[in-house]
Amino acid sequence: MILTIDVGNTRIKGAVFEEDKALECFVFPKDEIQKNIKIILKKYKKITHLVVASVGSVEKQLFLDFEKVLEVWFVSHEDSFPFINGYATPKTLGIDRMVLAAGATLQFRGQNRLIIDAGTCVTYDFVDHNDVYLGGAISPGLRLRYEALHHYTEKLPLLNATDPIHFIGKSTAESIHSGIVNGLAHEINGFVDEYSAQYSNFIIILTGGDTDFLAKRLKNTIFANSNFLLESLNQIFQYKIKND
Ligand SMILES: Nc1ncnc2c1ncn2[C@@H]1O[C@H](COP(=O)(O)OP(=O)(O)O)[C@@H](O)[C@H]1O
Ligand SMILES: CC(C)(COP(=O)(O)O)[C@@H](O)C(=O)NCCC(=O)O
Ligand SMILES: [K+]
Repeated sequence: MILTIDVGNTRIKGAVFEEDKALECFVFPKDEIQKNIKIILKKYKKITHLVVASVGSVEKQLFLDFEKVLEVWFVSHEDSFPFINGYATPKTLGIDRMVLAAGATLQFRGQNRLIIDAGTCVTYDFVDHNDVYLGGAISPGLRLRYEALHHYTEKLPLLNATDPIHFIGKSTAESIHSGIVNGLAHEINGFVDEYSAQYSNFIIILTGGDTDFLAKRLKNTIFANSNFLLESLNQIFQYKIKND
């Protein structure tokens, strides 16, 4: 049994896995990580490993303190991954993107795969049917777009993401919602169209904190799974155990 933890730029998420089964998922408040991990370890006494992927700004030591009671594995660029990395700057590729690519490679064998992670940033990652990671794209995430409009203007309020009522925004709030929500949906659909022009077949996985909000706006068939990164951490852990 393992506890996987995903440290993103907005939230820290975790899940307990027993083999392929997720037993429980969590979101950790940033200032109470150790306290929360202790509660989880008390509840799930069979946990032997802590598996962490971090692109956020949490001190490593917070996790390393648990080395007294279990094994702690930070997934890093030095680990072996089940794909061939075609990125020109592999050392600067986000470890979260590598884990997503690994999960897609292991879970969808022999297919072209596009993984879209709608978190702080929206990341696009493509792994082809030969298991070559080709790269993708990074753009501002949904919340970041709302915050950027507010932060860098004098007059725009900070709003919460809301489904636009009208395509043609009839007020400041409606205009912002239409611009951001319709804009992001068009972006994602546009990216998918571009990939479709090059690849006749590929599967699409949508994940991240905005999965459910965005899924209904996408015109293509997708696997919407907000826990895909945590599941991928479990998969890459099993891959490591088999290959070590
Ligand atoms: N409780 C929440 N707190 C912050 N963001 C949330 C929350 N629920 C949903 N979101 C959405 O999730 C996105 C962040 O997704 P997440 O996957 O947690 O990011 P990251 O992995 O980069 O930390 C934001 O764009 C926001 O709209
Ligand atoms: C692009 C990211 C900031 C996304 O982070 P997230 O939205 O998951 O918090 C992260 O994957 C990262 O720091 N990447 C490094 C640059 C790269 O992947 O090329
Ligand atoms: K992301």
